[in-house]
Amino acid sequence: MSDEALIVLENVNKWFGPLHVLDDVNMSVARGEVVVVIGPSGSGKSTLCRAINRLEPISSGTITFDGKPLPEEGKSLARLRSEVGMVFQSFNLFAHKTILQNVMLGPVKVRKEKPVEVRERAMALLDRVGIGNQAEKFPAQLSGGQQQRVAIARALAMQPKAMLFDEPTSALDPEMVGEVLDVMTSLAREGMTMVVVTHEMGFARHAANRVVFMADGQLVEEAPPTEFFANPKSDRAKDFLSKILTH
Ligand SMILES: Nc1ncnc2c1ncn2[C@@H]1O[C@H](COP(=O)(O)OP(=O)(O)OP(=O)(O)O)[C@@H](O)[C@H]1O
Repeated sequence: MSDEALIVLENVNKWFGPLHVLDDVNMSVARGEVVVVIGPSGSGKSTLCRAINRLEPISSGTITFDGKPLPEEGKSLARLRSEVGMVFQSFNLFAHKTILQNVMLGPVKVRKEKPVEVRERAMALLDRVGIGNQAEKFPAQLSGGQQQRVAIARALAMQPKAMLFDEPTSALDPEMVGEVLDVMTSLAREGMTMVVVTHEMGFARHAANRVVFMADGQLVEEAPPTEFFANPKSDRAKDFLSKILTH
């Protein structure tokens, strides 16, 4: 992990009508850092993630990525989206395309890369997430855990500088959670910059450099995982942890 910041949020606010969903959020993610965002339901974690690649416009404040303010539209927005991969709770694969076509689509259509070159990279990524032998199948023929691993390969095919994960295992059957977390852990170990919204505290403990705790749209506290889990400072974090860890 370097000291250089890749993602910086300054005084970010987001309102949905009267609802103050991001309340003056300041946060910086270093190149190669893995930040896990946790907090109660409705605390603004997804909105934070979506704001970082402009899926959600913010009401005020600034977000910079790799030294540049986030673009509003046009070519630079497309470039930002290809530099920041996003993996959602629902995998959103194209049902009528094969697994390999799903992974190749972004580089070929968005970045106009040559299919022969992309194919090799896509196959290597599918091998890496353990799906190489399923490349010619269609999404419905794969389990949820396999589809989510394809979604990760699809994001990686764009060779992103950072990856955002918004509850990537919440929609999975429990026995498939581990296989997705394993892929994410290996990415983290290789130095990918990651912002991960998750309720998987094991992943936070083992893979995060820093845990950020949000409540009511505010970034309440942040610390390295060993420190945060051993000694949460705020009552809200203590309360949240006591509930989640006893389940
Ligand atoms: N498009 C929207 N329009 C109106 N309100 C919204 C919209 N998206 C989110 N919200 C509200 O904003 C608040 C924060 O939502 P967000 O999804 O960011 O929280 P979260 O911490 O990710 O919650 P969860 O853990 O349940 O996914 C919630 O009260 C939610 O209902």
